[in-house]
Order: sequence, then C-alpha cells, then structure tokens
Amino acid sequence: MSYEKELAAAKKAVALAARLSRGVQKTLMQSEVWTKSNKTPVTAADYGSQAVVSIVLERELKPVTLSLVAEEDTGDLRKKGSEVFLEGITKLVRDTLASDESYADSPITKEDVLNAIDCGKSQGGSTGCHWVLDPIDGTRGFVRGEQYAVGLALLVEGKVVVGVMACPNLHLSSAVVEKDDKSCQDNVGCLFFATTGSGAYVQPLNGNSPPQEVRVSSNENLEEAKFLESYHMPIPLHSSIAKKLGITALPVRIDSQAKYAAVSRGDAEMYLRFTLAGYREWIWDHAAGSIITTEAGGVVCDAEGTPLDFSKGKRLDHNRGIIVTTKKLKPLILKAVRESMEEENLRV
Ligand SMILES: Nc1ncnc2c1ncn2[C@@H]1O[C@H](COP(=O)(O)O)[C@@H](OP(=O)(O)O)[C@H]1O
Ligand SMILES: [Mg+2]
Ligand SMILES: [Mg+2]
Ligand SMILES: [Mg+2]
Repeated sequence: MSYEKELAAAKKAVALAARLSRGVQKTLMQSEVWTKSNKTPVTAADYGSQAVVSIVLERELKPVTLSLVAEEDTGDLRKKGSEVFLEGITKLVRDTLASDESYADSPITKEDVLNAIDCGKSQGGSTGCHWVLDPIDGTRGFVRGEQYAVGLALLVEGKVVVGVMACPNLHLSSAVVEKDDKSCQDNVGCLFFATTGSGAYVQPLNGNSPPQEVRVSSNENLEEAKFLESYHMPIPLHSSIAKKLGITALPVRIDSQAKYAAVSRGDAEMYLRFTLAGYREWIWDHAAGSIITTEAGGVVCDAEGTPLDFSKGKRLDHNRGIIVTTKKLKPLILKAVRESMEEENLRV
C-alpha cells in the first residue's frame, strides 16, 4: 500500500500546524506558558497545533473515522478562568486554517477547537489504524525560542507506516551549525517525511522546492562522529558511552525529535536517550522520528538492540535506553552501551 492520500493529508496538517506555531513562538511571553499537572510546560501552540492537525486530517480523509493518539487534552482549557486563553487558541486555529485556500471559509468556534483536541484521546494499540501526534514536541525548546518539532505518524496494525515532521527552526543544511552564524537565520524550516519502504525526504517548509531524499551518514570514523542528546537532561552514561567509542566532540544538545531528523540527514551519527530508570516513553515522542530515521537507512533500537514497539498503547514498551544511529555503527555502539552500563551497575 502506498499511503499517498494519508501522506498528503499529514503533510498539509503538519505544515499548517507549523505555521501556527511559528506565529506563536515569535511573540510568546513567559506569562503565556502554562504548566500541566505533570509539571511540564504547555502553550497555545501545543493546543492550537493539535486542533489544526485534528481538523485537517478529519477533513482530508473523510469519510474515514479518525483515530488519533495525541499528547494534549482539554482538561485545563475547560476550567473556569481559561476562557480568554481558549478564545486566543480559537483565533489562532481559525486564522491558520483561513490562510489555506481550501479552508478559506471555515467558521471555527471554541467548541470546535475543544472537540478537535479531544479527538486525540485514542489509545492506539496493535490493531487498526491510528494517527499519533505530538503537536509541539520539545515545548521547552519552543519556549526558549529554540528547536521544536510537530510530529505526526500513522500506525497500522501496530507498525509506523507514515511519518511527517516539521522542524520550523532547523537549518536547511545541518542541525549542527554555529548559533551565531548569521546565514542560519535565513535558511531554516524543514519538513521531513517518510512512508514505509519508500525512503525519507526533506523539503523546505517555505516555498515549493521539491523534496530531496535523505540518507544517514556513511562515516565510520568515530573520532569525527557527532552525537546528540536532549537539551534538558545531560546523562552521565551518554558521556561514558561516547568516551568508550572514541568520540572526541562534545554532545550537541537539541530539543525534540529534530534529533531523529538530524541523524536521518547525516548531520550526526548518533542520538542517545537514556532517561531515568522507570520512565516510560510516550509513542508520540518517537513515532514520526523513528520511521524517518529507519527509512533513511538508520536504526532505532533500545539498549539490547531491539526495535521500538509502538503497538502497546500510548507508551513504548521497551528496555532501557533509545539508540538512534547508522547500521554500520550499531554493533559498536551496543557494545559500548553494554560495557558502560555494566561499569555503572545499571540494568538494561
Ligand atoms: N524527565 C523526562 N524524561 C524523559 N522524557 C521526558 C521527561 N520530561 C519530559 N519528557 C518528554 O521528552 C519530550 C521532549 O524530548 P526532548 O528532551 O528530546 O526534547 C517531551 O515532549 P514534549 O515537549 O512534547 O512534552 C516529553 O514528552
Ligand atoms: Mg508536553
Ligand atoms: Mg514530545
Ligand atoms: Mg508535545
């Protein structure tokens, strides 16, 4: 199956959500950052992006009934005192949809926005078709004015078959560029996508340039390799793995699934994610990124080398750690991971 219609719908949805989020990021003030009950940040862009993606998928894929597993819910938006915030989100969604010719005449009410966000309550699983959405991945990066992504994937019978990811602040040439390089500011905004068996591609978010295929790095010289990790949690184990591998460069810290995109494009050879023991990852933090990397010829696995399993509901069911790298480097990295974990008395 080619998933052409689904891919086209997903690209349209994600590109519009990225347009909404870019507008919000430009003017975002600290007072507009809310904190969810799990102590993580959320903004009008997280809610607005989820509503836009939900509405666009629903309209583009009619009459198919949408099953959407998405990060945000409307609990806080329905509370007393949230009326102005919700009004602002509704305006964002309305204006964003109206900016697309095909949706120019779309009256959108607050109720429509709440219903669209609530559409994301599906639980996923190993049967049927489910869309998986992270409306703003890397909200911490988004709030800092740095990297974030809009990640959308389609699961069929528990397997990711389509992935689309907008990285509105990612440089068109490489994720690993000097921050104060002026040319960077003018050349940012990437839309990555992949469908199973058909490769991974990138195109600029702005304009109509044709997509270009992306491939992971062919570099096998670890001394020259670059490695990525999350911005907010430097993990000592990552450093000992890198040292064992002979990687000399310091890790590049980037928020969001843009790290998967960077490995897919060959900007870096490795992304390590060893979170605290017991933390179970959400599928929306990895679904789009993982298919883009694997279709670019890369590998995504846990510390034992097992591929990630997206069929167990909203959380990944995997052993400790996530490793994103190239096929050639995988055995070397797994060996270094094993040895470092043993030395630090960590269990897989
Ligand atoms: N303590 C923690 N350990 C692991 N992941 C965490 C975490 N706190 C938040 N996250 C998840 O990590 C994601 C961001 O990943 P990264 O650190 O690579 O940017 C967050 O996505 P959101 O920003 O969509 O909430 C959130 O789901
Ligand atoms: Mg979040
Ligand atoms: Mg996320
Ligand atoms: Mg998110």
